[in-house]
Amino acid sequence: MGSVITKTHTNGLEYVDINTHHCQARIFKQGAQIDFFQPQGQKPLLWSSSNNDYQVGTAIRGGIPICWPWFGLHENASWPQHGFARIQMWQLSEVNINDTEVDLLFTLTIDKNSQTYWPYHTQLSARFRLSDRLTVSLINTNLDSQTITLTQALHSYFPIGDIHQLQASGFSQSHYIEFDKGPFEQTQDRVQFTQETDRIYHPLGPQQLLHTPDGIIQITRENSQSAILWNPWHAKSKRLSRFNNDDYRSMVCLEAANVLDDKVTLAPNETHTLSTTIQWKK
Ligand SMILES: O=P(O)(O)OC[C@H]1O[C@H](O)[C@H](O)[C@@H](O)[C@@H]1O
Repeated sequence: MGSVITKTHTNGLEYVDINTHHCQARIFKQGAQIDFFQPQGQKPLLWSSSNNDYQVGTAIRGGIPICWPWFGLHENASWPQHGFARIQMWQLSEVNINDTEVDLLFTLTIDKNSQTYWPYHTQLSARFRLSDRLTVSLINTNLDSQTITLTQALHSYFPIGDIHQLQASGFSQSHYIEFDKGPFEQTQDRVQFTQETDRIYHPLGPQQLLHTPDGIIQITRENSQSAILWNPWHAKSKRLSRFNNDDYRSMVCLEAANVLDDKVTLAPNETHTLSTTIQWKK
């Protein structure tokens, strides 16, 4: 059936190495961050920078960072961008493996320091279902006695060959905000890239496609009406951590999100599950 083995990176970070007849994958316990996923006989479906140092306490540039419990900059500018979950250690709490898939559950215990940012009693888990496709689900349950509100994203990085050739489709009838301006109407179904792109689409339909030289990557979202489409282009690339100057050429982010009016509000005992599924389109 395959193997699921916990290993330690030379720089000290623990990760789970998954090897089955359907796929190979690697998930770091820090951030519950998957940074490699390759269905057998097909190309990898996630992009990751060769500039990563995999140091404890720094976010990995690539794969699917989990942005929680806020996406982007916090109104308190000294708080970490995209929340704290991506730099916290998660626990691997369930492993199920059968002939058709591997199913892993990670949970986050919010430590004392992070309680400064998030003093609410919340259960947060990330479920990974891996076969010839990957489904990642971020499951929030409000165990507090008061209503909680959060924003979040599965900040997925995709390998797209050449950003100048890339076409992304599935954007018709949407609107977007970019660099705090808008909303602008998305008039065409396809998006092409000629400059820095950093758009929050809302509302956005549940499926988009990335047309790459290696095939079409299909991305679907559940319980998400919003998504971020991002490429930093060359000037911003030079300012990003763990990112080579020309990395922008070979990646794009399309991030399953709950942001803007699509933020998550949970009454006591309510649960919300944000999911994204990625695969090579057949
Ligand atoms: O460098 P990071 O904190 O990982 O953020 C990387 C990027 O994330 C999102 O896509 C934002 O929309 C971008 O504005 C930001 O630059």
